[in-house]
Amino acid sequence: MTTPKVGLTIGSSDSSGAAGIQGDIKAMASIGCYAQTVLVGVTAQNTTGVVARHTVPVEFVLTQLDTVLDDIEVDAVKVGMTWSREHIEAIGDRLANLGVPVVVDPVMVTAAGASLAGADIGAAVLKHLFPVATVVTPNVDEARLLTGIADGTPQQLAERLVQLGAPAAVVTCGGPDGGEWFADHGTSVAVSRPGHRSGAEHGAGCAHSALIVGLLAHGLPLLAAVQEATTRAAAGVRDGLVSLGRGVHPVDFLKLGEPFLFDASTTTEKP
Ligand SMILES: Nc1ncnc2c1ncn2[C@@H]1O[C@H](COP(=O)(O)OP(=O)(O)OP(=O)(O)O)[C@@H](O)[C@H]1O
Ligand SMILES: Cc1ncc(CO)c(N)n1
Repeated sequence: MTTPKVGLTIGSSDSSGAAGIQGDIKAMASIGCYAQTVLVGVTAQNTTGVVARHTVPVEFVLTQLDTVLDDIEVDAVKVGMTWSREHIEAIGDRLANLGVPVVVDPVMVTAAGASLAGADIGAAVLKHLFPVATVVTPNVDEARLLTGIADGTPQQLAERLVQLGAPAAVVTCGGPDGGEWFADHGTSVAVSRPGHRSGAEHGAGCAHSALIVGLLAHGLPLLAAVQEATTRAAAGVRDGLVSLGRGVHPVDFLKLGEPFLFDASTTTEKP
C-alpha cells in the first residue's frame, strides 16, 4: 500500500451533501486524495438554499486543527466557509508557517445565490487569510465584495486581488457561459473550460478549490492545478445528479449517476 496524499479542509457542513466539507471530501477522493476536516460551522441547507446556520466556537475549531495537524501530515490545505472575523483571525494565525500550499476559497455567496457571510468578513479575509494563501479562489460576487469593484470583470478582479496581497487569484464565474481568470505577479490569463446546462452546479465552487488542493498535494504546479481543477469541476457539473433536489442540483465526481452493479461474488471476503 502507498501512502495517499492528504488534504485538509477547514470549512462548514452542507447538510445537502453537495458543497462544503462534504463536497470537499468527495472532490478530493475523486483524485486520490485523503481528506481530513475541521468544521467551523454547520448549515441547515438543501439544494434550494440555506435555512439556518450554527457556528462552532473558535476554541473548538482550533482544537480540531491542532489535533489533526498533530497526527496525519497534510500536503495541502483548503479554507472554505469561515463565518466570523474571530474565526478567520484564529485560523490565519494557525496556518502561518505551516509550510504547505493553502487554497483560500472565501465563501460568501452560494451557487443558489444565498449570502453566507456579512460584509465585515471581507476585510478579515484580506488581513488574515491572504498572507497565508498560496492562491485565493472567490467567485465573481465574492471577488467584487473583497475588492470593492462593483462591476469588475474576472480579469480586473483577479489582478486586483493580487495587488491586495494574494500571491495568486482565480476568479470563478460559473454557469454555462461563464469563464475563469487566473492572475499572479507574472501572469494574467483566462482559464478555459466547456460550459454545461445541466443545472447541477451546487458544490461546483467548493469542488473547484478542493480539487486545486488535491492537485497541489500531488505536486502539480499552481497554474496547471488550476486549469485541471477547472476542467474537472466543469465535468462534475456535466455529470451532476439532476434527479436529486428541487433547486440547484448536486455536482458529482464519483459516477454516482451511473447504475451501481452489485456483484456479490467479487465484493467481500468470505468468512
Ligand atoms: N455551468 C457550468 N458549466 C461548466 N462548468 C461550470 C459550470 N458552473 C460552474 N462550473 C465549474 O465550477 C467552477 C466553480 O464555479 P462557480 O463560480 O459557480 O463557483 P461558486 O459560485 O463558488 O459555487 P459554489 O456556490 O458551489 O461554491 C467553475 O470554475 C467551473 O469550472
Ligand atoms: C457549507 C457550505 N460551504 C460552501 C458552500 C458553497 O456555496 C455552501 N453552499 N455551503
